[in-house]
Amino acid sequence: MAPPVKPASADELAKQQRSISVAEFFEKNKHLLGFDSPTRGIVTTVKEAIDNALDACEEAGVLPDIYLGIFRMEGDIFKVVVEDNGPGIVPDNIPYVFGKLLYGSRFHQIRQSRGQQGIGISAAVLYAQLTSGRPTLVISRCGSDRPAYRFRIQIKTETNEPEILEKEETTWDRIHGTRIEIEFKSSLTARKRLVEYLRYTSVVNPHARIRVELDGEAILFDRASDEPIIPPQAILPHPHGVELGELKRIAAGSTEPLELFLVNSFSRVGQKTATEILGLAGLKPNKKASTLSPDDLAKLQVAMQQAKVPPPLGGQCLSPIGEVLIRQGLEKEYEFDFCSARTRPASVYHGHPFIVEAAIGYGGKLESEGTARIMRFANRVPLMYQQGACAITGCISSVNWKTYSISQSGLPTGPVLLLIHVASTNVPFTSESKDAIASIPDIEREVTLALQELGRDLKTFLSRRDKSRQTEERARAICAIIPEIAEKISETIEKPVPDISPIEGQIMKRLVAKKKTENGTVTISLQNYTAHALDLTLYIITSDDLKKAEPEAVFIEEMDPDHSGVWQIRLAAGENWRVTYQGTGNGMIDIRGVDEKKKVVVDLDRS
Ligand SMILES: Nc1ncnc2c1ncn2[C@@H]1O[C@H](COP(=O)(O)OP(=O)(O)OP(=O)(O)O)[C@@H](O)[C@H]1O
Repeated sequence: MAPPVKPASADELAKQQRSISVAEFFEKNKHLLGFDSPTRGIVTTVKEAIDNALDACEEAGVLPDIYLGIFRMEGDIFKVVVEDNGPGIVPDNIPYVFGKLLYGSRFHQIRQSRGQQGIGISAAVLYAQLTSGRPTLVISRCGSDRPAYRFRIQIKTETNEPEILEKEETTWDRIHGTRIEIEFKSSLTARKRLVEYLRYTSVVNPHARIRVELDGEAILFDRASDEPIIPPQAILPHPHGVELGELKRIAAGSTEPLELFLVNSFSRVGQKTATEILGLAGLKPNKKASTLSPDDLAKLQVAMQQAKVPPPLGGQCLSPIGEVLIRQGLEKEYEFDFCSARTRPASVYHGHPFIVEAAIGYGGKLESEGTARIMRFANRVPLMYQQGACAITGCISSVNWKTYSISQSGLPTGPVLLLIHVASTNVPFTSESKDAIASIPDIEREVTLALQELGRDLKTFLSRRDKSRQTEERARAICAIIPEIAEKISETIEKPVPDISPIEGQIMKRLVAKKKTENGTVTISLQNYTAHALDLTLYIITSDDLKKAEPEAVFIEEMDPDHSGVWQIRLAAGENWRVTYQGTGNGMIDIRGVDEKKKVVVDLDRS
């Protein structure tokens, strides 16, 4: 029998107490930051570095030109290289940015940005040294008049402080920007997801160009727009979003009397609102904010929540993508029969402004079987994991897609793509790994409304398409029997079978092109029976002399013994056009500018 375990005394326990550095904590709990496996580690590292590159370019107002290289080194060690053309990082800050967790420029600012916590890239550095034992290389330059610096850095986990293994001035052909090289143990099992992450990033950042070298394969995600993003501006906290601890900290740092303190420290608070808040709290306007007792602070915080304060202005601190660019971004990477996008008006949850954007793609090259492709984004960053735990997925499942003519099994099924983007000054993630959005009713309502609007758009498209398919089928059936009728009638009245192409063109709503030669005059006529204006190019290749054609060709090329003539024609719906020339009518004609299915070409000289 094992000897009984002696319980520890309070003194013995006291000896074991010690503080834990945040780096030690995350070294043990790396799954919280998205480094739960080597497969996922590579996706998270790339994501953190690219998000930072995009954020930095956005802050500097430059069009992002990003290079990503992923190289297999020896064994299962991989090297990730990310280089950007952002503003660079000043040399004094480089060790902290990469060698200290919870260090960053965005945590204290209220505005939309990809990074928030100041933990992402240093967590990747920590993961690298943990799995490969290798430090991270950083090169950065802040302008043409400044030298570039090269660092090798790792993190002292016991203290969460940077350890600089190498620092030197260096030459670099970029005028400004940052390059990092991180080596860690991984695999390329997640290759598909990695490419998907990059594709999704490119869709919601249509102003970015990302050049990729992925283990020997070159991929380019080019930009669809040359407009840099207007960087969102930081705003003051909104009274409805302030918690007691935060209020205590802000008040302690103020030298102003309460009324001025409220007006100057919070967004959307004017003198009238400040008076209302102070009235509700029962506090005097000239009392100094820094002298408030804990009781006064608690009353003030409650009054701030109760007072009617206009919602924060989302336009200034948020940067939605916009309907046109979402569609451009999607259509650059996917092919659809139909695509529609919506940007909802700015809204607020717990005092934090947010905007929901959504898009739907249907048909085209989307897979016709299985559940819809769902693309979730927060502040222009793709959310690649934990789809089932995300409030966005819950909203998609709760919409009744059948009312919009889409089959559904929880999620919609069929050739459907859904994109949802939540942009906020404070995206409520379910964890530090920023994979899923928490269930916040105000956000869920906006997502659902956006999806319903898109569902209605799709339904309109589908019913129009079905109607035009029906009309076309009917027209096709009629056209199929016209030649027979024409033949029968001509037999009865003993006349030659007439040219039925104009009737066919009229019924099928097509462009009818006819070529006919009579007494040495060739006539080519075009009749637009479609419902739209057409911009057409007519090519004639023949040995007949085209130089004297009426009207004149815009271009004639001699290709002995043939000539080719080109005519540019704009034909309004219902309009017709003709060209004539002398000759035998040999050769061929070709018409561009109209879908093959929408034209009937009849060469009467050959019939
Ligand atoms: N490529 C870069 N160019 C310029 N500055 C950068 C770059 N990468 C990081 N930084 C700076 O380093 C800081 C820390 O980056 P880090 O990735 O650790 O956190 P974050 O992006 O602020 O937040 P999160 O942890 O949510 O990703 C950033 O806030 C930014 O100021």
